[in-house]
Amino acid sequence: MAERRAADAGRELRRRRGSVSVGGGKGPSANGQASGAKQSAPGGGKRPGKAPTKPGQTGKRHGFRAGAASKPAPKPKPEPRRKTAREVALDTLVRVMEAGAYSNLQLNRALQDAGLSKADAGLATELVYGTIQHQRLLDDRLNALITKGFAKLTPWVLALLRMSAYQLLLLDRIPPHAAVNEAVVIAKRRGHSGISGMVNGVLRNMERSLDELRQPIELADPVRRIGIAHSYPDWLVRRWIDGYGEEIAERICASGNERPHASLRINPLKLSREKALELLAASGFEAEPSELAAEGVVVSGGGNLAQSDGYRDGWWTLQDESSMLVADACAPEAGMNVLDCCAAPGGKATQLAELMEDRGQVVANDIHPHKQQLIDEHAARLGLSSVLTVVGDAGKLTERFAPGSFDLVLLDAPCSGFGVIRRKPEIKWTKSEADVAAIASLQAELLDEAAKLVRPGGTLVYSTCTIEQEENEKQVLKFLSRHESYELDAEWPARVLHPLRTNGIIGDEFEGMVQLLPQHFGSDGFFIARLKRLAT
Ligand SMILES: C[S@@+](CC[C@H](N)C(=O)[O-])C[C@H]1O[C@@H](n2cnc3c(N)ncnc32)[C@H](O)[C@@H]1O
Repeated sequence: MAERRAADAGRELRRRRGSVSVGGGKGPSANGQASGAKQSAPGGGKRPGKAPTKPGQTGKRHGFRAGAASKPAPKPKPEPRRKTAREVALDTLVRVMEAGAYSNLQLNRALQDAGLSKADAGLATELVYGTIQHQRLLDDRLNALITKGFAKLTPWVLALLRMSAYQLLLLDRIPPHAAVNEAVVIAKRRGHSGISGMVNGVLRNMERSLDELRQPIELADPVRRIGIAHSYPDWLVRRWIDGYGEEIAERICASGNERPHASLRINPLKLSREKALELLAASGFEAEPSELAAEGVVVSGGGNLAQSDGYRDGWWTLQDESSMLVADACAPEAGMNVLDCCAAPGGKATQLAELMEDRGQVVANDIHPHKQQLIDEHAARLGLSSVLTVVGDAGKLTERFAPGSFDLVLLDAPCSGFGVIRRKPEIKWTKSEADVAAIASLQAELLDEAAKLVRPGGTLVYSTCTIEQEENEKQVLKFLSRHESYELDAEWPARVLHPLRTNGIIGDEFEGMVQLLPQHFGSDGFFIARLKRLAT
């Protein structure tokens, strides 16, 4: 629909450009005939708009008599106008809103196509993430100013108003008049004068009331207060208050709107973390050892890590610190037979192989055939030969592998993803409570199947990148109630437990499962449970 409207707007623009030339002496019909040329004008074949103004002008001036050789070279087509940072951001927001595209993938694609400068790419990124992250607050503030109401706005107008309100209310570095002017320029380019007038009116009113509109949200109901102030749907805030209490729930919400930091997992088979830190510093990155993960490095500044030599040569992998903790908690040993049930794109499967010194076997399964290649590519890049990729439904893996045939099984399950809300803020608006229930039920099935594949005395590790208790602690407790042959295993490697203890995330009474929240280390929210299959 957005494309159709854009096309309509384009046609409208072309029509208006055509009518500008009417004023220059060509009538509307002349405009049409110039390209058609077959229609004869009434009264003898002359085209009224094309009549030469001076005798003898026809032909000579246009080179009609001189033949093809002297034809002037056709004018080069003008380069299409490059999109501005705000237009790239706006188009991305509309795609995310309308087509359900993932913001990170859609934005990367749009940035590659647009060829913006580094500063403009930074602005587009800020506008896309900020607008989606703060959508509820922005809508709350805009609502009072839009007399017609939200329902009547076309998607691009709504996205433009939200994006501009984000700049006015929450970004210090953009002068308010610049944010308003830029929005009006875009509205004029894309819509009729009524739309640009409305955009101008709403945003000028907002600009005049900024002091009042920036006041903190004060509501007695904590669900609505947190929901509007940090922009989360009520149902999610309510679940987190029920599960974690109001104070922690609010911290989860606030930290979900922060910018994620980049981190790398160093491949210990290629180089030490110390050496990697030196190399990264020499390449202009600011790099610090991760406090949480033994092979982790937190990186800022510098260029695109995915295009660094070290990435190409398999020295490191882009991965979040909390995610690295999963393979660490698995504590695999060289020579083991390991199964990763849901492995694509291969972050944890390749980490397991690295920790096993590439000895033994890591069977990396995923349900999607097209993702198999991603795992293969990662393994090849990292120089690993112990990773064997297979395609299949993790709920039916006993059809392929004998029960009890693995020393270690990892189920890094599909989940609601609320631990990575910083990277995919749109999931706040697209996921529902019913989705959480549906995914929890799938996880239970996958857990039951995975449990059959672990040998007696072996280990089952269950992890998710969410903070939903129904998918995490409650899921594991229900699993234990169904499987008497399993118990929680608190024997985690000291290098994993140490940072969790010293940062107060687990206490002395650690039982074998941990919930990392996004505010803990500034890394993603993750859940990890280590379970042991009893020997008999
Ligand atoms: C959380 S991601 C796994 C991330 C991966 N472990 C890593 O570290 O790179 C979950 C994966 O489960 C896969 N998946 C979803 N349903 C599945 C099923 N029934 N069987 C196997 N894989 C499934 C998805 O394709 C997705 O790649």
